Amino acid sequence: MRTQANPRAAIDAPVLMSVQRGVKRFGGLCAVDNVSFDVREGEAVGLIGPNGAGKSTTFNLITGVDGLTSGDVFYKGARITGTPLHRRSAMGMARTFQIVRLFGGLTVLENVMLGFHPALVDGFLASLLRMRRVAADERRCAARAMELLQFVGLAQRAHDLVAHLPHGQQRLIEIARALASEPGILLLDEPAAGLNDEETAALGRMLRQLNDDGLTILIVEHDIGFIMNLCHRIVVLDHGAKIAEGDAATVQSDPKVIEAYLGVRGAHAQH
Ligand SMILES: Nc1ncnc2c1ncn2[C@@H]1O[C@H](COP(=O)(O)OP(=O)(O)OP(=O)(O)O)[C@@H](O)[C@H]1O
Repeated sequence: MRTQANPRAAIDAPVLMSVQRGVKRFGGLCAVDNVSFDVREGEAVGLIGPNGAGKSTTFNLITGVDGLTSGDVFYKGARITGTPLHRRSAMGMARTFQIVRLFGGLTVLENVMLGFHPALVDGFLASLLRMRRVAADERRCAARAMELLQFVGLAQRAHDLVAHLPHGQQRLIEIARALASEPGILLLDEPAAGLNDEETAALGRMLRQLNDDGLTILIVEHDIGFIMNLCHRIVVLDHGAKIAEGDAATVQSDPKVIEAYLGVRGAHAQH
């Protein structure tokens, strides 16, 4: 359980990202039902709940994949409710995907370099087509990308094709690519999915270090132990609604959370 307080994640730290009265309806189904929560600067916040609770939909509203039926999303004090996905990433909201999305035909290093600012990436892609002529900006990107690969423990695979790497390593490359944009918030959609125990533990240590260094993290994850270890605060959804919010000890002992995971809907309790 996360006990050591990150001073940057103090309760009075400024709000970085906020969902306010978020509602998402799909026809007659209310997938997200009046959900509000904040993520403060320096915090690691987890979003959990049984299957179908509305976690992915909420994540999609935050990243801009889906539009809200009503309610708002704010980032750095700006209302971004209708801001398109690519603008949100340019504003500093970096995300990873439930299913890893990388360019299998490019090298590990090239994939990380694609995470840099779009203007540099355009130059990078253009120079790839021009027989990979390397400009000064690109050399700087490559050096930084190598640092990020060192951080995730994959520097020795920098020049291998991504398609040749196992799933766990591809997940780390995706995180390195997200970090390349120097995000204000890292949004992680089930980062431990498909990882073995050792890989999950390594990923947890890495995210913990990033957060200790000040990076704000919002994470959707089925692995409750992973969330409890990493997160200062946990938001629990059930049937689209927020049923609890607090530190690991608070949500674990909340009767509504226990019922949602272990009660009549016990078929979902594995998650
Ligand atoms: N595009 C969509 N169209 C219709 N219904 C949807 C759509 N996306 C999600 N839903 C429904 O909204 C509800 C919430 O789904 P969501 O995927 O957000 O839950 P979740 O908590 O992420 O679930 P899981 O843990 O199984 O991934 C579910 O009943 C789901 O079937």
